[in-house]
Amino acid sequence: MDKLEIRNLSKTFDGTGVLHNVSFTVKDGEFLSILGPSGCGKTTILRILIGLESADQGIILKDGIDITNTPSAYRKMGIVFQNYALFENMTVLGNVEYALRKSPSTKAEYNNKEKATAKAKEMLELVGLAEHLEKKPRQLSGGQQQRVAIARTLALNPDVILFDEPMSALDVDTRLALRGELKDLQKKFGNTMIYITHDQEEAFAMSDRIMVMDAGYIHQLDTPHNIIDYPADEYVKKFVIKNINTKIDSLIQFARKNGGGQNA
Ligand SMILES: Nc1ncnc2c1ncn2[C@@H]1O[C@H](COP(=O)(O)OP(=O)(O)OP(=O)(O)O)[C@@H](O)[C@H]1O
Repeated sequence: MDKLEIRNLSKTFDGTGVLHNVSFTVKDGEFLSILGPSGCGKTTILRILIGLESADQGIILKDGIDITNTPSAYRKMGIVFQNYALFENMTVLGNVEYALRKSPSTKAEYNNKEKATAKAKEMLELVGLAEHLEKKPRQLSGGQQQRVAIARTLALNPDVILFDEPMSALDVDTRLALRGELKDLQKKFGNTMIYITHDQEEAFAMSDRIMVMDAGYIHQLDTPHNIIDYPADEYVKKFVIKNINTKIDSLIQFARKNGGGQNA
């Protein structure tokens, strides 16, 4: 069965249409990326899915159940933001423990502090932060802070995790490492993941399927191979080629800066 079915979502801000009858499905355990230029409505979709924003029109089904009006905390979905959204006054361990003890989906199970601490430690060890439990977020690198945010989200055991450009503030090496880690975590926990990125290479490397959007419309939702081999329309064709060229340009610039590519 589909994990999510989104039917005819529309959204207007200040009289301007941002999403126009958007419909798509996400399979159970799927890694789906949303690709598209700035302002095309990617974040708005995620915010509506998790219940931080309401649609003007449309229905969201999860496991076949209508959750369109279900409060965010009861949707069993988690979200990871670009800016980590950690509590600066709490330790790394405290951030995850706090989420376990306050979230409606876990607070009954983890009202015992020792149990919450044990679970938080287990999740932080899983993302390689065993040595950093007592540090404050600002004492960690960006990649480590994002790992805390991922551990915190996974600890709440959501069956769908939404990612809003989680790696855009990170350097290339960290991004590459986190890519692999995220896929491993998905295999281990089996969550369905929806991932917004500007980075086409990231989307093609990680996704089962990619949704290419522009100006509030879906142009294509397909496997990475089909998007390259069978672009649905001129927009997708141009978008894919433009991004590949941008990537090649930036690789050449990178090589030049680092002393390579002098003959390019
Ligand atoms: N709360 C809001 N009030 C008014 N306009 C909004 C609001 N949220 C989003 N918008 C507008 O809706 C459009 C889509 O925004 P959205 O954040 O979904 O785009 P996006 O594709 O995620 O862009 P980016 O890649 O830059 O994050 C933009 O024009 C944005 O300015």
